[in-house]
Amino acid sequence: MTTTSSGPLLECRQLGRVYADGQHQLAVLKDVNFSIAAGELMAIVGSSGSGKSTLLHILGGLDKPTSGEVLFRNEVISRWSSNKLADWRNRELGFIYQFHHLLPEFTALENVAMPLWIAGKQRTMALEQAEHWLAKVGLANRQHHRPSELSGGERQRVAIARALVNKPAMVLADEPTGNLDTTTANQVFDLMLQLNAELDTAFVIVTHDQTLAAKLPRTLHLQHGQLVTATVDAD
Ligand SMILES: Nc1ncnc2c1ncn2[C@@H]1O[C@H](COP(=O)(O)OP(=O)(O)OP(=O)(O)O)[C@@H](O)[C@H]1O
Repeated sequence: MTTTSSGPLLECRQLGRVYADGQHQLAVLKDVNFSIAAGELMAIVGSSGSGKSTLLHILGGLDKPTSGEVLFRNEVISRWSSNKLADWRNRELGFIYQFHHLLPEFTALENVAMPLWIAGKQRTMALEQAEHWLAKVGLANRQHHRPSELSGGERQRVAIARALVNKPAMVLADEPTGNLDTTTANQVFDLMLQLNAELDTAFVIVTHDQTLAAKLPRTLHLQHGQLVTATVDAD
């Protein structure tokens, strides 16, 4: 899906998130400012508790900032209703989690087709598209296996195919390789890099692994809820 308006795909302006717990207030994100361009690939790194997941949830409209705003194609999403946000997420976003969140009673093919069925696509057409995406992630020969019959790396590949089947503008991945051994984590990361190069889909990948993050052209570092550096490596 291409950007119809000029400017960044997504923009965070003076983003803040405070959790209130009785008399205590915990400022988890403080004055976070950055943009994501269409098709961009970036990592968000930071130590445990630095606010990475909170930021990703806000980018995906799953949580609202307590100050500042998030704009998607110049529209302030933090003001949208939950119905509008849900519709936007289905059309424009894909999610990948540390634990695959695949439905255990469905095959890999059906899991990938699920977002299309939910969007009202005809069954055969949805299965054809799911087959295409499973082939793209290297699982053409595992279509009819259930998640329990797949390896951890294969399950994450299915999760990647499921995140992409709706051709989203942006994929948000929260520790997608956090549950995998180093070799498999590298393979899954490389797959996301390859898909990003092929597609017009931005990838925002939260990881605690600096070595994996270093493979990406841009890394945002969160420290105690603040962005400390934003690097862009020149080619
Ligand atoms: N619903 C909540 N209520 C109160 N505090 C919360 C809530 N969710 C998160 N926090 C706190 O916000 C801080 C940031 O949490 P977050 O999950 O965003 O960090 P993170 O960088 O993703 O950590 P990790 O790498 O361990 O997953 C933590 O101190 C956490 O305890």
